[in-house]
Amino acid sequence: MMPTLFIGTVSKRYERNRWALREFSLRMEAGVLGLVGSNGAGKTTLLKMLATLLLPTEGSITWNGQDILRHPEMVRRVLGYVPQDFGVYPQISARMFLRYLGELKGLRGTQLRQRIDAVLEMVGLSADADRRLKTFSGGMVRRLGIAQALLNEPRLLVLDEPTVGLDPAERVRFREMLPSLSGERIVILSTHIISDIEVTATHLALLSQGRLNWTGTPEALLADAAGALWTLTIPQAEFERWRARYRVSSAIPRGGRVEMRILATHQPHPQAIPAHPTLEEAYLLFQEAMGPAERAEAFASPTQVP
Ligand SMILES: Nc1ncnc2c1ncn2[C@@H]1O[C@H](COP(=O)(O)OP(=O)(O)OP(=O)(O)O)[C@@H](O)[C@H]1O
Repeated sequence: MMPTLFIGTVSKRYERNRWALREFSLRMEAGVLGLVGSNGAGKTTLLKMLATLLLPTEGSITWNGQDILRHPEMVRRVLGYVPQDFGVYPQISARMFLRYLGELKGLRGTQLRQRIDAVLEMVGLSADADRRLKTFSGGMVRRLGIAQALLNEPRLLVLDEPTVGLDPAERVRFREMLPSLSGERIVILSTHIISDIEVTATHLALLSQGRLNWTGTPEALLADAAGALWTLTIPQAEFERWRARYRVSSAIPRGGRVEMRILATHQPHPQAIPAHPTLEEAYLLFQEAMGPAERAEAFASPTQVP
């Protein structure tokens, strides 16, 4: 059976009058959901509620139709969770660490040994299985975090900012590993770096200040941004003026000139050439349009740089 997760108008208030999450609703079936938002947007709050570590102030969450707030054990059995601050015991090996956590999850004997080998393989740590964890890089620890979450073959896999602190090579590795995690399960991962999930996310949820602002497929976000990305090459001396007026998503200096990618809903200059936005640019564009009213308006109207 395909898993179904339903989050119904969930709100969370930690302190009086301060909502960390406000009326968040989402229905999800098998796939990879990228929960995207800047620091403090409410991502961790939502993920902790899905991991049954935190109760919402209001709202409901169901897993295959069962209320997980009243029956957290329903989802705990099928859950894999990698918290943002995933920590390890430095003196033991990766294999011992997985054995310990596997036993906590109720796995034993041959089955546990086979699962340990399988998850080490999935995250590319087989060769390092017997090294002590204090010798692991940040990226390897992150991958081990994912490995432990996979031990019980979870139908719901929740990863809180799995790419934070990774160097560029480790980030690429993580991206390559993601597709092997999907399948007949729901994977939810939070990030503020949209390019990390560009290829793998089947759904996106854009969160800002505790509110869900947009949800849909990456293709739909890209479609929304169509026609709003331009390339233009200008003399270096003019660059600051352009940047003051427009959202420039990239600028590459080339022999005294600068090749810019500009987000604008109107052609910013007669020589500007339309280009295809990346998912990150589509997200930036969305944020611009959602920004303070006056900024959004300036963004929507043509502003010619002299
Ligand atoms: N235990 C807590 N007590 C009080 N306020 C909290 C608590 N945890 C989080 N908050 C507040 O709730 C809001 C959302 O925080 P949350 O950690 O969910 O955001 P986030 O999107 O995960 O951010 P980050 O990327 O920084 O982890 C923030 O304003 C935060 O300060």
